[in-house]
Amino acid sequence: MKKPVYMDYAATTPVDPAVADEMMKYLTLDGVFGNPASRTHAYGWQAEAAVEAARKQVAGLIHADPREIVWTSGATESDNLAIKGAVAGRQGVHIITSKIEHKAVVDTCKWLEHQGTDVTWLDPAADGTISCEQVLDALQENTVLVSLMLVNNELGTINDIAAIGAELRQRGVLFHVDAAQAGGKMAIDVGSMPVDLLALSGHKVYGPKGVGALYVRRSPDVQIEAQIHGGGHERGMRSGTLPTHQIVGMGKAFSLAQSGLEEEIVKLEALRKSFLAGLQSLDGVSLNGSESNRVPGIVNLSFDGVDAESLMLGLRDLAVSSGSACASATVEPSYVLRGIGLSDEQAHRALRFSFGRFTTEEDVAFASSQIVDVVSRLRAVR
Ligand SMILES: Cc1ncc(COP(=O)(O)O)c(C=O)c1O
Ligand code: FES
Repeated sequence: MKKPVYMDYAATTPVDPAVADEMMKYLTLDGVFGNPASRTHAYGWQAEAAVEAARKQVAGLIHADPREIVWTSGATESDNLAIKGAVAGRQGVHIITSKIEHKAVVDTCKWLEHQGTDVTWLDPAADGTISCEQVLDALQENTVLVSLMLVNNELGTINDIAAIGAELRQRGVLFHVDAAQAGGKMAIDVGSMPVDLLALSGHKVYGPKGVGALYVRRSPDVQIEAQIHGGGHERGMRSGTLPTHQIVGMGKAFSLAQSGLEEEIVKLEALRKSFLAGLQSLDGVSLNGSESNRVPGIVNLSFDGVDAESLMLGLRDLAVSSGSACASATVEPSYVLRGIGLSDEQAHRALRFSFGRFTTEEDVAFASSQIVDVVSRLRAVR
């Protein structure tokens, strides 16, 4: 069976072959398999050195100090650690987030809400962005944390995190940013972006699944409570034996992302243009999210008169999704699209196309011609 063309890079990316090669060296007896926490022999020291080299690589992509990187199992855990860790043990506090965050943030904040934390859920603008003014208007005396995403996973829209962060810094309110969809897709510099906590994922950046990181700022020093207790790894912030091969993979992936960033952005922008140009013969297509504040690899489109389920069935030769991978099992319309003001009907007509490092011009040309065919056919039989 011929595999469909992969157009779901926002759900996950294939591991870069150079990353897979590197990871293989950290598994078997003839490689570096030791426990990085073993202090008494060379097996441990070598593994620790590999983990620290990877920490530098991940820090490098966001211009952080390696000591500010805490390894986790993925952005979901990083979000949980950041948000619960900032609120833990504090009664009567208030936090702010938005209605179109990833479930890792939404459900963590809902859980805190059930525990008695006061939560403000901001409504984004129609283009999917949250404004500085909105955040400032929502601040209260007891606000301890704001959590917003840098790039939205369904829309590709970028928030002005630097501006919001600058205001929050002045007011001494902690700022957590989910950057899972931003890593490797845009420049991120925690030097000019005043955030306190920032979540990253390995598998969105051509690294392996099941590994991520949380950036925790050292200056000014940010204190969060551990959410997983045990051997005191990661300076007590996240216990558990470090998965050396996963970490090495994420490190390699992030260093590739850093060295190839500009080139990759240019390439993806060109692919996006070709893709949209290929759809020009169709009318009744609208772009969801921001026109200008966006990463190039995620394109969310609504097709008038065509529901996404039927369209996806027709697009058997393309691997796409109607939003986030986690939500694909449910037939509920996307809460993100509802959150930016689309009706249920409009939200049911949307598909997300996301491309990346291994997508070719042929792939996007094929994709757009398939879409034109299937949409025209579905509209003709209405
Ligand atoms: C914005 C965003 N946050 C968090 C996550 C979760 O990341 P992970 O799969 O590493 O737990 C994802 C990916 O699904 C995402 O897109
Ligand atoms: S894959 Fe991104 S929402 Fe789950």
